[in-house]
Amino acid sequence: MNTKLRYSDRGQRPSAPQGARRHVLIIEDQRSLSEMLASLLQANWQCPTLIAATFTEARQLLDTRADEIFAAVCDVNLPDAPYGEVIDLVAAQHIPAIALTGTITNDIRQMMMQGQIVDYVLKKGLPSFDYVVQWVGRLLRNTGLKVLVADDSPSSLEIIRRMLGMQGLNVQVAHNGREALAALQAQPDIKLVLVDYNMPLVDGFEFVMEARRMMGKERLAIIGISGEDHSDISARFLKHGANDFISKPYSFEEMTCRVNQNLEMLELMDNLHHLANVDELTGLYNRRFFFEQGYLRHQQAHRQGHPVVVAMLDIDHFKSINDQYGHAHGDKVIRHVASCLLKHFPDTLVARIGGEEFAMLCDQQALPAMRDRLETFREALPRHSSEDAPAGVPISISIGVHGGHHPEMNALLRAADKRLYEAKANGRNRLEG
Ligand SMILES: Nc1nc2c(ncn2[C@@H]2O[C@H](COP(=O)(O)OP(=O)(O)OP(=O)(O)O)[C@@H](O)[C@H]2O)c(=O)[nH]1
Repeated sequence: MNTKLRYSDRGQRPSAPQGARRHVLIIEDQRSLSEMLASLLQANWQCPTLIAATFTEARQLLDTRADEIFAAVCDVNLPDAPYGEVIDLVAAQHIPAIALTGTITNDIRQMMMQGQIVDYVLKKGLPSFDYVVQWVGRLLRNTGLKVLVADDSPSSLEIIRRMLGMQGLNVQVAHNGREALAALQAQPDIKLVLVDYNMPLVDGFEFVMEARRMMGKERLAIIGISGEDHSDISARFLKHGANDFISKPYSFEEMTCRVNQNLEMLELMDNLHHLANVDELTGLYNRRFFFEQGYLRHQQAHRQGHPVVVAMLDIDHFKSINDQYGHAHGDKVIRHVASCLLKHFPDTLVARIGGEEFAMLCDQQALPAMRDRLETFREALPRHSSEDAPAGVPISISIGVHGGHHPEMNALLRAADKRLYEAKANGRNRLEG
């Protein structure tokens, strides 16, 4: 498991994509509505907008600035184009569009069926604008997100691929369950799989069972699909480990809702995991995660006969740093040390376990090698740089380290803690162990 965490952006809101395609095009003849939507998009996602009040204005913008636009919100009834002509205009540029409409007609549904729009919204006050804002957030988060579609029917595969591709997702395809498993193995960053039941070589159920052995529900969402007329197929998909089920024939609306809902559930779980295990100040793992993950890693190393090294590190005279330079500067010092630790010990479980105290567990190296690395790190700390490096604040750390084949991680930690105490007592800015 990769225990390295950078300053994570999880839990934060998505914001406008960097690069050229970052604008949302709003095509709406009521100026007050387009301005309100523009300010909501700016406030929620820092999204810049381009506004057109007519079909003609929209065409001019698309002629000149289409490559700056990543999504569009379009009123289907414009004064100079009352029959949804603007939707064709936007679709021709392959820009995902959300249609704003006064009434839901078959024409609107047809546009969705044909993949010209990703969704439609009834123009009815603030809740509908909130829905649009959430959709734009979804499109932002979809950028580059990998989804796998497994179906032996080329036409079904193509329909779903086109639909999800339109929503900004990075769609991978597989023509049977075996190919799907191979894709999942080769690309563990796939977040969602849509899998048909009836496939050659490995069917949908077998795929789900095998995929679940590789990845839990916190990492991968699976939606089963079937056109079979058996009432128990959905239950069996769910019992095998799928998160959801869609029966054929399905509407694009239902498919879109389920895909979005499953992606949102994954994001929620990811945020919860982050909140529970990551220290907010530094982005390092927290005490809870260190003991939980450290225990598992220690157990595994012990079973395999590998030594485990643990180290306790503490910033010296940290109270004086706070007193002299202020609490905010103290925070910067903690972040700086954390960031240097991450950079220099990418193979090690590193956590902030208290105010200015860090713990490390390494199952890759024996004590002498780890001791040398820690000692080099300690000596070079004044010269290490990071974006939080506080200019002019002298920083030193004391380190206690211990390692070996002890059957209990806590015994190693107690010994390292004792060494840390000795390092402090022996003058600080030193390593004992
Ligand atoms: N800025 C900042 N200070 C913190 C944080 N958490 C704890 N502290 C402070 O860290 C200080 C730790 O002080 P002590 O435990 O006396 O340790 P020390 O001054 O580093 O002394 P030695 O460890 O003996 O070298 C306390 O003043 C805490 O208030 C934090 O998140 N940010």
